[in-house]
Amino acid sequence: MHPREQTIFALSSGRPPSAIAMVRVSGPEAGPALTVLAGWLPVPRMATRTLLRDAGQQPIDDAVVLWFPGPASATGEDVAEFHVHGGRAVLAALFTALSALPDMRAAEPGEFTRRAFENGKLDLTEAEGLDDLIHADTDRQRRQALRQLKGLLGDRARDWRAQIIEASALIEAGIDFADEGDVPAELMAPALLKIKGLLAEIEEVLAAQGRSERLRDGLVVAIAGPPNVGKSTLMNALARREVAIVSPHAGTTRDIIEVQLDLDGYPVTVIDTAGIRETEDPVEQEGVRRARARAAEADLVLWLADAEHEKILHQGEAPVWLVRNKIDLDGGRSGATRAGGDAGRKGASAEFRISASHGDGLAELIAALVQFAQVYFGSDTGALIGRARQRKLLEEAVASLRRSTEVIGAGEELAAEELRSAAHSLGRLLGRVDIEDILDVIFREFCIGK
Ligand SMILES: Nc1nc2c(c(=O)[nH]1)N(C=O)[C@@H](CNc1ccc(C(=O)N[C@@H](CCC(=O)O)C(=O)O)cc1)CN2
Ligand SMILES: Nc1nc2c(ncn2[C@@H]2O[C@H](COP(=O)(O)OP(=O)(O)OP(=O)(O)O)[C@@H](O)[C@H]2O)c(=O)[nH]1
Ligand SMILES: [Mg+2]
Repeated sequence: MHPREQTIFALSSGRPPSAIAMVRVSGPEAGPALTVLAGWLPVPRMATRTLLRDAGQQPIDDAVVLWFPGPASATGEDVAEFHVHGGRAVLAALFTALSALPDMRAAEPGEFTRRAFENGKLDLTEAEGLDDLIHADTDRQRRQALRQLKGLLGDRARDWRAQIIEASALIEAGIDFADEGDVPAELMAPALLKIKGLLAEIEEVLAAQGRSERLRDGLVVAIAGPPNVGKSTLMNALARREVAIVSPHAGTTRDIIEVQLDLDGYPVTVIDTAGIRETEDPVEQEGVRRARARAAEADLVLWLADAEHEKILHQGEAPVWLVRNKIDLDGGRSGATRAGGDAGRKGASAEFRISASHGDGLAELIAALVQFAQVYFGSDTGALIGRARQRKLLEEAVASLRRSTEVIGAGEELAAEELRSAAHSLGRLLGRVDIEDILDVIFREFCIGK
């Protein structure tokens, strides 16, 4: 039997042991499996308590089961769910019993979702949203993923695609009407109007969202600067725990230390690096090399300095904020204020004064980081684009549509060809054309049991 027709099962809940675990079964053998293990087929979509038994009638567990006959199920196939106690031996016994049944095998990662997609329950943007929702760590990630799962981008793309096909029909009609030679311009006017309207709509979606697809990875903020200025102390203060070793010795941090922060719902990875200086110690040299490399790749660099070290020794694309630490030590000049004025002069786009160990100025720094994230990711109220793949295909569609408006005067066939190409891009966005290669890439990254 072809693997696609086999019935699949997997643990759909978290890593055992857990209080309760959920094993999902999808495919034609789901009903027979439930009948064998539970003794009977429960009422559809009603949680039912039952004692599960294996083929030798030995009890497996006291469970709750659910029966979703297809096509009204999450995958569109017959689905059975076993909600059991989440012990490893319980799960092992259940898997053994399931594996013993004919045409039954363990699911590949993302295979339930893939089946839901293949049965028309989800389009590709919705499937991507589902995967993003499972991996969402922060509230803004969750909200963005849920918008995708609810089909907000998919619905727009379907509408755009339909309009492109209408515009093509108008052009084709013009071509037929004019039978030979050029199509009169007035016949092309309605098509052109439609295409221009579409272009404006898609461009608005592309422009309005900042880099919303980057919300999946989060913002990378590197703390860099000379040794002993308090980089690790700042890292610990931001993380609110002792992730990095702090000591009065210059050259304490050698490896790169990372923490994931949730700053007002924005995912932010903060990295603490080795203090940058000339050194003879080969281990520290390697630390400095790594520190420079990571700072160069960051989205934002906090260049930490104290009264002695102010010069910024950093090169990269990302903005650099000068953060003066240990203001508790510099007597008269103390006070945690943000002085943007003279920052540009030193190669920094903003300047802060903090005491990482006492906490002064940290609230201002964090507020500025949140604001930076807000600008970086764009307003999240309507962000429709969740992945780079989606942005790229929308950009391709825009480029084709724009070319179609340019060539429409020169030749209707050329315009029609560009419209086909735009529709093709949107079809790929939705997973309607040349899907096999995309599907393999996308679903491979899913969790098992999803
Ligand atoms: N126990 C359990 N909880 C779960 C899921 C699940 O599969 N099982 N889900 C798994 O993703 C999510 C909920 N999503 C679901 C999506 C569709 C259907 C479903 O049965 N759809 C049918 C019927 C529609 C209806 O009556 O609302 C359909 O689409 O035809 C069920 C759950 C999260 N929680
Ligand atoms: N007074 C004062 N001391 C601080 C402050 N921040 C850090 N320190 C002290 O400065 C010393 C160095 O701090 P670290 O956080 O280890 O400095 P670092 O920049 O990570 O140093 P390296 O890892 O060696 O590059 C420690 O003794 C800290 O307690 C501050 O705001 N005020
Ligand atoms: Mg350090």
